[in-house]
Amino acid sequence: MLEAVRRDEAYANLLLPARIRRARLGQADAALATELTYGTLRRQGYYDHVIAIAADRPADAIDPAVLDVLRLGVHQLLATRVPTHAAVNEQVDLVRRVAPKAAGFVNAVLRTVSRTDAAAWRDLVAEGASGEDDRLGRLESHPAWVVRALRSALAREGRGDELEALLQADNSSPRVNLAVLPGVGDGAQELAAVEGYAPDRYSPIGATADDPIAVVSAAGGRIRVQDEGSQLAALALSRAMPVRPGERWLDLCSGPGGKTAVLAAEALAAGAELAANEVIPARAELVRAAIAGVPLEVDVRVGDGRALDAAAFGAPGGFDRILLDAPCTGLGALRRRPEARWRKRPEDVAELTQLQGELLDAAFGALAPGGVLAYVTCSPHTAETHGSIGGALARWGGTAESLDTAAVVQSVSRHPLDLGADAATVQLWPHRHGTDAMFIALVRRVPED
Ligand SMILES: C[S@@+](CC[C@H](N)C(=O)[O-])C[C@H]1O[C@@H](n2cnc3c(N)ncnc32)[C@H](O)[C@@H]1O
Repeated sequence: MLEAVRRDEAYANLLLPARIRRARLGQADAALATELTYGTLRRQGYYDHVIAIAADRPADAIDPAVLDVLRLGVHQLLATRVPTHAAVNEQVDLVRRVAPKAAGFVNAVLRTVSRTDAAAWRDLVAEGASGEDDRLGRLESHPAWVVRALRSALAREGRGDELEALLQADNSSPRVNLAVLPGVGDGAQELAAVEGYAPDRYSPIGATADDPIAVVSAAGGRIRVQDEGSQLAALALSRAMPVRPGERWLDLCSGPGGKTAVLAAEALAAGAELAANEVIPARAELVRAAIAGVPLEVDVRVGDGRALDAAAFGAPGGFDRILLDAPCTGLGALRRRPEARWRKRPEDVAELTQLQGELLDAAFGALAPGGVLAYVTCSPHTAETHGSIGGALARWGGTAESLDTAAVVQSVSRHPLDLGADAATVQLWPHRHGTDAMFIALVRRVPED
């Protein structure tokens, strides 16, 4: 599993469930396999420092297949209750299969690790740090550039002191959260009767239950797995202002369709029309599947959003509401994708902000006068959030006005959200709200005189 993630760039959250099914693991073994894989991948930056000290050589000087085994062993020794002898012996057996000559080395390194307890290892790893960001990056296992980006996003709200809590939140798996599509069948009633049912704190359509997967499979598309922040982002657009019947809505970058499903349910209830666009055909198929539970005709098309032609969607006068849930670094959803933090590169940010700017211009150009755009990212990186929307607002000049996004999101939410002071945008946080770090900005196209 670790090898597939490293060598083939596989996604653990997609590959692992398939491997678990193939190996026919029972519930307890599946949970253990998931914990070992996710924990090892998330914490690999920290474990590499431990390994470097114990092996007295940098981790990147160790054969990658051997390093995978060492990381798995260190995770078992420092973060699980697996007995020392079992953790060491298992890894020695494992390395015999991939690099037999390294068995003695793995045995020696893991025995060295096991002789010092977890708290003392943290002190040893912190000792070598070059400053506070490096210290936090080492201990909470985040690349230094990501730590800096998160620190500056929090500092923008005057909340830089929350950085450690945020990094720690990235290291724990979120609970599976459900969205009950509003007005579609009696999903809400069905769910209320389910064991362990608890409504979400913020999203009015969100909930958790003891066995969420069983709930989803029995719900015929009316109840879906979705983060609470994503629900709030979609509802911020659909509930930004009262809907006039016949309004035309577009989800511009819609794959795999989580927010399209919420918008479809909202459009159905309010008498609006919805279209969806996605550049990758396979992801457009996922959008079609995601909205299957909503009895609304949605025009799902494959195309590059930068070349958006509203007339081709049958909306020559433009759309009344557009969701641009933009392709982004995903730094706000690190807790879901354990390997993601090690794959992203700082260079990705420049490429993505260029794309976000072009998509923003296309979306704004396709708005009807008075129409509303929701710009959303699952990244709190300020270049992708304030940078992208701020740049776009400067280009659009007097033709655009920011809406009070904070007031809209607060009005949608079940409970008041603790938000930053900038009313034009909303930044949600895993450590503060228990959601992915979604960013939302609502902008209106000023009607012409
Ligand atoms: C953040 S995801 C959208 C998630 C979706 N809203 C949901 O809730 O399930 C961004 C999507 O934009 C798509 N995308 C990337 N570049 C695009 C482009 N130039 N035009 C249209 N879609 C694009 C990606 O393939 C991806 O599916």
